[in-house]
Amino acid sequence: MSEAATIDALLAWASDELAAAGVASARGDAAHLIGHVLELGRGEVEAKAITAMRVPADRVAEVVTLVDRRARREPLQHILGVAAFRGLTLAVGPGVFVPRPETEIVAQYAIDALRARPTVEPLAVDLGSGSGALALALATEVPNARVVAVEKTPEAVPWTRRNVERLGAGRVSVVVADLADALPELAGSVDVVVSNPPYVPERALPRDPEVRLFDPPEALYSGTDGLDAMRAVAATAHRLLVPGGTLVVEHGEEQGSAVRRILAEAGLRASATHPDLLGRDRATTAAR
Ligand SMILES: C[S@@+](CC[C@H](N)C(=O)[O-])C[C@H]1O[C@@H](n2cnc3c(N)ncnc32)[C@H](O)[C@@H]1O
Repeated sequence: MSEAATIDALLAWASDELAAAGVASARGDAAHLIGHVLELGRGEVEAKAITAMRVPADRVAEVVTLVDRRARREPLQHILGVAAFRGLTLAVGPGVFVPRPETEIVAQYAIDALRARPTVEPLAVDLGSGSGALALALATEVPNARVVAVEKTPEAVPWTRRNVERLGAGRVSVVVADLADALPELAGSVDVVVSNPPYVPERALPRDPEVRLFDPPEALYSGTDGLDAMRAVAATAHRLLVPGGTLVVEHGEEQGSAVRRILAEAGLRASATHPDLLGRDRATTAAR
């Protein structure tokens, strides 16, 4: 595809290219990429596909470049430069984990726990904050809360800062630290700790190239059983939480019972694993 073309021809070509490259959401991604170049929403592209609106050759060339990148399985969010998370539009790119839809439910458990705290200005901590997705969901959806976003990986920290500066409304602070020994000054004073730590076993390579090749290894892998970071999260949560405070963690769907054991061994109580909308065990809560 190298000359001016109608949107529907471009959409058909791009969808075929992405489908041939094994992209599951080929047509939707094609519409997003065309919309990105033409400054149209995905829905508008699909609506205009039934018209014969022509795209000039230079714009077609831009679309071709983006489709080539996506066909090499670069994540759509890296190409667009943004990822949606609950109501937020977060800046993402190389070096930071792309926030996932399943983490939106983890955020909901943390939001509910934070709203239920009987304090005027409850305090939450997000361990391993990455793009700041969880920290910013808490700060924007619980407007009386203060939130600390902890991140250690040097390539991820600029993304945390960038999103917090834009969207944190002055109520989120970023602390560069290892989650294992972060925030000694807050011991016993945190209402909610939330974490989506790395939880993939070191030898289990993710199937999707987008994850295997583009998500930072620090965001994925954690020891032989995948739960080294979870053990550190449990110990830190026990140290930071006020009595009655809540820990919310995301984990792999086979890890619920192992995670509950880790939380109990760290001294947390009443741990419970919650299935997501597809019935998969992806979130566990516990109390201090
Ligand atoms: C799975 S990602 C989650 C990012 C974000 N919270 C989300 O839900 O989209 C895990 C994050 O933890 C960070 N991380 C890994 N080990 C850490 C450690 N020891 N201390 C602090 N952050 C860590 C990684 O750099 C990565 O940003």
